[in-house]
Amino acid sequence: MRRMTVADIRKMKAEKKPIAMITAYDYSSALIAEKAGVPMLLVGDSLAMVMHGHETTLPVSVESMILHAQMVMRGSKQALIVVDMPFLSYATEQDAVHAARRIMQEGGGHALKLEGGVEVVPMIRRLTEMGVPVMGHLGLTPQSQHQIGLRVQARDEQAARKLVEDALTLEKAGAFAIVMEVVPAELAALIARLVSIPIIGIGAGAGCDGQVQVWHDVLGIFDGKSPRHAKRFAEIGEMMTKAVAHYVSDVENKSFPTSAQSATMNAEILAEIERDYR
Ligand SMILES: Nc1nc(=O)c2c([nH]1)NC[C@@H]1CN(c3ccc(C(=O)N[C@@H](CCC(=O)O)C(=O)O)cc3)CN21
Ligand SMILES: CC(C)C(=O)C(=O)O
Ligand SMILES: [Mg+2]
Repeated sequence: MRRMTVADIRKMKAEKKPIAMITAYDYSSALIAEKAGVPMLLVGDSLAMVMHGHETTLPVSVESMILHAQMVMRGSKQALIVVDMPFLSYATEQDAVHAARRIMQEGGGHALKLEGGVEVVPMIRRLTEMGVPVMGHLGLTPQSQHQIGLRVQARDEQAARKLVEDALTLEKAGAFAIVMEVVPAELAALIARLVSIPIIGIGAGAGCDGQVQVWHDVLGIFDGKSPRHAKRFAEIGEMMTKAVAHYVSDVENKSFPTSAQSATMNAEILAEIERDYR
């Protein structure tokens, strides 16, 4: 099967086919996502948190996004790979072009995602004009978390109207799709009806054209509680802990390794060597 394109993703909305997107940060998870048939992967800046152990997404560098994009690209043949632009890497048009050049040329992603509404229109327009497919990201934009918090966005009339306007403006600026994060389901559904580009929701209800989730949330790999918008489709973290603990106890009680994991040699040669050291 050939590689998915932005046109294929847009066609899925036209044909009312729900779009399943998930984050991927490395080679082996990209391989799994491919086997599972994911059409669109996100190398999300959430990797700052779930892969690098930071408290927020803000510390991630262009360099890190390139490195993880490279890993995902090596494991992927079919999916469209979208890469998040780091916090402040698209503050001006010039910054955006510079960061985009590095992420696309060195990292090899197919499209970029950046957070914000009307404020980021000049950057979206410029990148789109230069041939870069751009995905928007509205609602709970974690790169602004120190201003807006990590809570439901666009609940009051003024904020809801701004969200609708932002979505229409991003579509006009050339965005090929928009991530809609943690906003009321009814509002996300309305926006999905008002724009012709796919609205990919996370905590934004079933009326979106697709969904995106963080890899670790879907697989149940982390400490403590998952965000409200996440559903654990498995408890892989628990399985991993059990497997590693089993390994530790088998080493400690000498039940691993066995002959199955070991090589052998001619006993006479070994005896001769041992004799030389006596
Ligand atoms: N593991 C993980 N999953 C994510 O979805 C995710 C990340 N990390 N890191 C980057 C951003 C940050 N996101 C987040 C993080 C936390 C909440 C959160 O704490 N939400 C509240 C509910 C919000 C509300 O209903 O007001 C919660 O209790 O889960 C939301 C989005 C989404 N992204
Ligand atoms: C949660 C998704 C949409 C994201 O931006 C990320 O993983 O960084
Ligand atoms: Mg992100």
